[in-house]
Amino acid sequence: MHFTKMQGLGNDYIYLNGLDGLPADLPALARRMSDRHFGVGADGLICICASSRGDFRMVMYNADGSRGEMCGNGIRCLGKYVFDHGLTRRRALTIETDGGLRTLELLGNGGTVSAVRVHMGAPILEEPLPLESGGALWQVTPVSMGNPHGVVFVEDPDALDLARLGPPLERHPVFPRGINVEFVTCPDRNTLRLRVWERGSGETLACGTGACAALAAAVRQGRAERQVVAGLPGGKLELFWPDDGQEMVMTGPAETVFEGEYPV
Ligand SMILES: N[C@@H](CCC[C@H](N)C(=O)O)C(=O)O
Repeated sequence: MHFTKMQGLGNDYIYLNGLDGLPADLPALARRMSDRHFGVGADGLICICASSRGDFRMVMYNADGSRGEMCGNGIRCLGKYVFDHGLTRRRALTIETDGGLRTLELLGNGGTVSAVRVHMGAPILEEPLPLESGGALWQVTPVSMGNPHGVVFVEDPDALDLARLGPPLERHPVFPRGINVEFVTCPDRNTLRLRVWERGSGETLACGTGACAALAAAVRQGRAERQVVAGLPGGKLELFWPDDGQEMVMTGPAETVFEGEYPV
């Protein structure tokens, strides 16, 4: 089976062209291929499938084989994949995800795609909840970006032990579907800095939907302006939320790492 390994800010996924069919048991395949010691190594698996509602459909699996409804870094790479593999010649695309339809603008010169702007849908925010977890009390703001997030503002995300704090918040009983957890600081009104503990994949170098969720919560709580640069361990994303109820716009890089063959 042919696959392509891609990454956006170091959030890396294995891409399969599902237009002509896919292997059976994709959750098990996602677990096997994502393993960084015994497999290819990735934060998960993304299949490009046919869609009756958009140009393509994104079906994504986390590294543990669970499904994610949406993936911001993953959808940018999907845009580059379909262009680079000649599946489309258009630079404006609509992608069906389990979190809804998303529109993409593929940016770059001539025949290349170096960055992708994604219209990420409108965030749905709830009031912050005080939650006890890992021996501390956290103010968690639930935000849906098509997939579930919990945003926590902290003084210094780099000072935290995410491997200890992330899992109990990810699976807190208040969130039966689990959450991706963002630990965020706002050094100034146009900058966010965050680390993300992802549902089903653990700490990743970046999370596009997580950065959007962080901006939504920061704006709602008066901590940041609507246009920011979000700094994650893997690099930077440009984010713009024009107004409440409107779509969040995210711009960032998309890169191919390598192509390969995997036995199935
Ligand atoms: N890395 C992603 C989000 C991936 C999905 C997530 N782990 C989930 O279960 O919802 C991004 O860039 O948004």
